[in-house]
Amino acid sequence: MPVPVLLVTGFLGAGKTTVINALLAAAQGKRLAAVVNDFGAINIDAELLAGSAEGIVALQNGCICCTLQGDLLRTLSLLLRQDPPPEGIVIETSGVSDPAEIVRSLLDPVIWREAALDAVLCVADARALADRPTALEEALLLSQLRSGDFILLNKSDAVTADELAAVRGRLSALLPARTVLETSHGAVPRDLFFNEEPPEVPDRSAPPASRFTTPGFETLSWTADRPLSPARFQLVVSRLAPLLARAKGVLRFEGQERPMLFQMVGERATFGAAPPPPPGAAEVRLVFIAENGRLREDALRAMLNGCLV
Ligand SMILES: Nc1nc2c(ncn2[C@@H]2O[C@H](COP(=O)(O)OP(=O)(O)OP(=O)(O)O)[C@@H](O)[C@H]2O)c(=O)[nH]1
Repeated sequence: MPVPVLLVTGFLGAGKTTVINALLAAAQGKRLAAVVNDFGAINIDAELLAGSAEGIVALQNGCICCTLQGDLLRTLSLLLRQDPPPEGIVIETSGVSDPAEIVRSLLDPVIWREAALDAVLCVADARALADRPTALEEALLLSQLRSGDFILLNKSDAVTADELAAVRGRLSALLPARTVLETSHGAVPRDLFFNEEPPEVPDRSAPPASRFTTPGFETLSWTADRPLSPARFQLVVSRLAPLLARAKGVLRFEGQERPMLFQMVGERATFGAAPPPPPGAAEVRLVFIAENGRLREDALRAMLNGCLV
């Protein structure tokens, strides 16, 4: 299985390092490695993170968005060859970099086989956006926000409830399909990141096991014992994507022997080889995670049932 990669982007001072520290602190024994990138001779971000992860690698030669992608790729390769290898890798981009190019590099199939981009998290500074709403018109910030599968509206402690609602409203109007998570001091919902276990839906009669406990989010599970039409499933997934935070599971398409592991984050859906199903498990087992109230269970089930052949 490839090692999941979380790319953390966001404007200067938004709280990226704070987020990564919070993730590392909540790793619960999982071996997470962090790759940080700083402008300037002193790697302040690496120092701030030192001691909290198994492997912290600082890229010292400037901004990874452009000329240094080779450096980033070499660093990933080094991390993956550690013994034991990390179970997750967090990459912090520089606040002045456009992550779109890095995302493109990470989607290269050769890299994907070993280090698969799991999600892009864009950290936004609620205080700064409340003070300067026009920042949302700036190309770099917009590109960072657009690259994010999730937008983490950080520093919510530093704004009033009205200011927070206004910033959230502007973000939702600009990027309606994005999941916006409000937080302070970089606390991220752990369930949404580095939780790459296939969903537990042990058998059809039992209620779906929900280990997902993030407040404000709900899960819906669906199982079936028939293969799916790839074309119809693709259509359903593209309609569901704007409503979902994540979807994952195991499925089998018509005409294929082997089950596939399906993951969707933001608008990016990926397929990989699935482990053999546990005894008694349904052939198709999918779990959908969305903000409360976004999904209509009966409509979702009807759409998915319509994909069965
Ligand atoms: N009040 C408040 N301050 C925060 C919060 N999160 C981070 N900070 C502070 O904001 C400052 C910047 O945080 P960093 O985590 O270094 O931000 P960054 O995005 O990594 O910054 P650069 O690497 O310079 O781009 C630090 O002083 C943090 O302590 C928060 O939720 N609330």
